[in-house]
Amino acid sequence: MEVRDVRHSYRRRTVLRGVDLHLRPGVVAGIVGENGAGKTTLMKILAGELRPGHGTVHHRGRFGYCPQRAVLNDALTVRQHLHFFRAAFRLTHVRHAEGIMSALGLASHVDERAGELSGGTRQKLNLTLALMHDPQVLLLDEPYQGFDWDTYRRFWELAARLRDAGRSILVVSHLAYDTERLDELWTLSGGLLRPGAVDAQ
Ligand SMILES: Nc1ncnc2c1ncn2[C@@H]1O[C@H](COP(=O)(O)OP(=O)(O)OP(=O)(O)O)[C@@H](O)[C@H]1O
Repeated sequence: MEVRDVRHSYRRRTVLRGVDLHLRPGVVAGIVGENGAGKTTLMKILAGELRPGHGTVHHRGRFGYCPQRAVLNDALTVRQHLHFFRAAFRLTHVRHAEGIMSALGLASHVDERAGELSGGTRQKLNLTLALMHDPQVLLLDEPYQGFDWDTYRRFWELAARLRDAGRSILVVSHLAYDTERLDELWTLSGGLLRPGAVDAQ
């Protein structure tokens, strides 16, 4: 993924002032920044959900996006979500999704309705849906919100496996812990991306 000189303002409030980013295959990268730094704005632009005021975003191949808030239908079960997204992604089966569900500990909830799931379990489903078409580039906005410790560890093991298989993962968080799990770390501050965890701790 190649991001060049992305700028964005909401009315008179300038949030991004010229963001550049090159995400190589087989890398887990993190972007940290304070509340309101513009992380979600940047993710929405990278995902194509928001058009930037200026700049370009290029990516090749399949693309996955896990937004901060789970976009689920409360009336549908976990299994029904899988089949809905299988059709949307034009997949022939959900075997890959089933593997992710076991890795995250979601498989036992397959017949429960999304509206009855706990917050952390909803987030596991959110992540499974973003991953089930095996994207080459995966954007995750605060992906481990609500995860218990075991799930949090499983999440990072899954991220490492995907990275080793050549996928690129970009994780956005307001916390800079666990930076040793990242191959690259950037801080969004003052509307610009800078290498390292400058003032995010
Ligand atoms: N739709 C919008 N209209 C106007 N201002 C907005 C809009 N969305 C975000 N903002 C403002 O843009 C700035 C950046 O917001 P954004 O949600 O991108 O930050 P963030 O780094 O993701 O924050 P957090 O860590 O709290 O999630 C904030 O000052 C916010 O108030």
